[in-house]
Amino acid sequence: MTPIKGLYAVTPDLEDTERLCEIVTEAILGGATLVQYRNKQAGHVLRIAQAQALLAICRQHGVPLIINDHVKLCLALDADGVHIGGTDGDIAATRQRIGNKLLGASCYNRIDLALQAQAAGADYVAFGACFSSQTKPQAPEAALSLFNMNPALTVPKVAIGGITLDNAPQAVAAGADMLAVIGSLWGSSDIRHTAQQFSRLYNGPSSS
Ligand SMILES: Cc1ncc(COP(=O)(O)OP(=O)(O)O)c(N)n1
Ligand SMILES: Cc1ncsc1CCOP(=O)(O)O
Ligand SMILES: [Mg+2]
Repeated sequence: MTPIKGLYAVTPDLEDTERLCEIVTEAILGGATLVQYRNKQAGHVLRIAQAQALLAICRQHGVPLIINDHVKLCLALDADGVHIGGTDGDIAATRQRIGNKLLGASCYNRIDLALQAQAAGADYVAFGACFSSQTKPQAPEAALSLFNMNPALTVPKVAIGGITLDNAPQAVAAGADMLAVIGSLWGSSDIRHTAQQFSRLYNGPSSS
């Protein structure tokens, strides 16, 4: 079973598939334990090509690939799971469609949505934006207290939104099991090293 812990590398809106593969490889080599293919700009053809290319890389490194928004694409490629938000579909129906693949659900700043998502079969819930996000400035603000608010919420909890190496320790201390990162990971001049630094918040220093 996949451990839901550590750095969750969520891809940027990049058109260059070769470069996308290079940077995702760097993040994995730095210790990312989960990758999400998220490209809000890509059309159908590019989306399929990029997801397929990333799936090959993720398989090579034994890291699961989650597809954002597109359940059909996940099933067509036999990727490892999907992440859905409030407008992307019903969680229980998605669980039915994907069987035992991984299912993540956005819960914004709402503990009630998280409990419902858990009951409907989500494998993890995501709260965010935990900090101000340049990638998604309109995302609602989510307090870090959400991560430790209700003991009935037992599925892993993912923090997303404006996470940097400076503020990540706060999210981890608050109880986030994973850090989902876009801007501060891919915008870094040394992606592998940055991924290592995020990963060390969970593992401590390692030789990688
Ligand atoms: C891990 C993770 N958490 C939250 C989101 C956001 O999902 P959603 O609200 O559906 O917004 P978009 O990403 O589709 O713009 C996510 N993708 N991943
Ligand atoms: C998809 C998403 N949902 C809430 S914030 C966000 C964007 C996260 O990107 P960044 O790490 O650059 O803030
Ligand atoms: Mg979505």
